[in-house]
Amino acid sequence: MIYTVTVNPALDYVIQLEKVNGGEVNRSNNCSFLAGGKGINVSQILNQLKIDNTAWGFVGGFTGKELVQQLNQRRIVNDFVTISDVTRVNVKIHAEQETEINAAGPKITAQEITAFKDRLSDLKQGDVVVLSGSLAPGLPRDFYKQLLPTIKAAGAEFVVDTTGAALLDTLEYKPLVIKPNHHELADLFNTSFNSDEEMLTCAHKLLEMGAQNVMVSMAGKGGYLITHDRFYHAKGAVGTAINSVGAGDSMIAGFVGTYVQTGDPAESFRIGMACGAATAFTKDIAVKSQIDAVLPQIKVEQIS
Ligand SMILES: Nc1ncnc2c1ncn2[C@@H]1O[C@H](COP(=O)(O)OP(=O)(O)OP(=O)(O)O)[C@@H](O)[C@H]1O
Ligand SMILES: O=P(O)(O)OC[C@@]1(O)O[C@H](CO)[C@@H](O)[C@@H]1O
Repeated sequence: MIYTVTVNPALDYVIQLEKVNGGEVNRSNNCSFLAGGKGINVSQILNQLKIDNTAWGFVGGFTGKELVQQLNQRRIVNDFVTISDVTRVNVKIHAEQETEINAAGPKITAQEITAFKDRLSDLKQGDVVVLSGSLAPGLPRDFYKQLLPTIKAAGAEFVVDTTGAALLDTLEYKPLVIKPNHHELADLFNTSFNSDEEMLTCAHKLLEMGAQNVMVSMAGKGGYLITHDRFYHAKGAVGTAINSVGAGDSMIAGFVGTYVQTGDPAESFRIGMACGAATAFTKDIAVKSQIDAVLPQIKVEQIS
């Protein structure tokens, strides 16, 4: 079983309009509330790929109710801890550019944290826990790291999709895969890249620090997969980017979902790339037919 963890989910309020004029009243007749948060997006793709998964995390208030209702409508199995504060709304403006305003999120109490940690007793050998996204206020900075001894003791694997020190802190526990985009990778090493070689040197360092596999995503420019003995590249699919929100989450879902079925990192990377592109080419998180449509375009090349 794959468990996705979204400790700070959101209703994504997606607003489409041609242009935003700063300092003026702008109007849109194309707005929607979509269940969001990185782990929830991973669950949405896993469901499309028909891979069993359960969404864990914290939800509360009227927004939390709407979020759970949307997940239930989409038949996404979920078992959230209900909190007394209110799940956040993140604003995603799609105009000439994509602009995102992500709220800090609700306050989580010590009692709610304990209730969440109790969920981990369900874990069994072979399960995978996908830990994704920002930490809600009240959670300790090393919250993900705190969960890892229990996850590993159960014989489960984990994937972590976060940035900076919170990501680096988890590497000693050997995540199955991590997926920084090329900007996040540069930030991790406080540098900037003048070539793909420089980027790959940093990706290798993450393997040495403990990651089992590293994917580096570069939006429309494709991505790399670096494993301990192989190195792969795939060009980006060609299409019209409509909404990149959730493309990275979709890539992780495609990788993890395929990996649990095949154990093949290159094939998992191929499906991950297709899921990412399919989501970038649609307004919401991609559905199966959209993933299938993109898949023939993704060619994974083994470099070494
Ligand atoms: N414009 C695009 N055209 C084709 N594929 C894309 C595009 N944008 C994203 N993708 C696909 O999705 C993957 C992940 O995208 P990206 O590198 O933007 O990740 P990210 O920065 O984590 O995304 P986000 O935070 O927006 O979810 C890419 O490797 C690629 O396969
Ligand atoms: O604030 P975080 O947790 O870093 O990111 C949250 C978020 O931007 O991530 C998803 C896209 O990846 C969205 O559905 C959601 O609004």
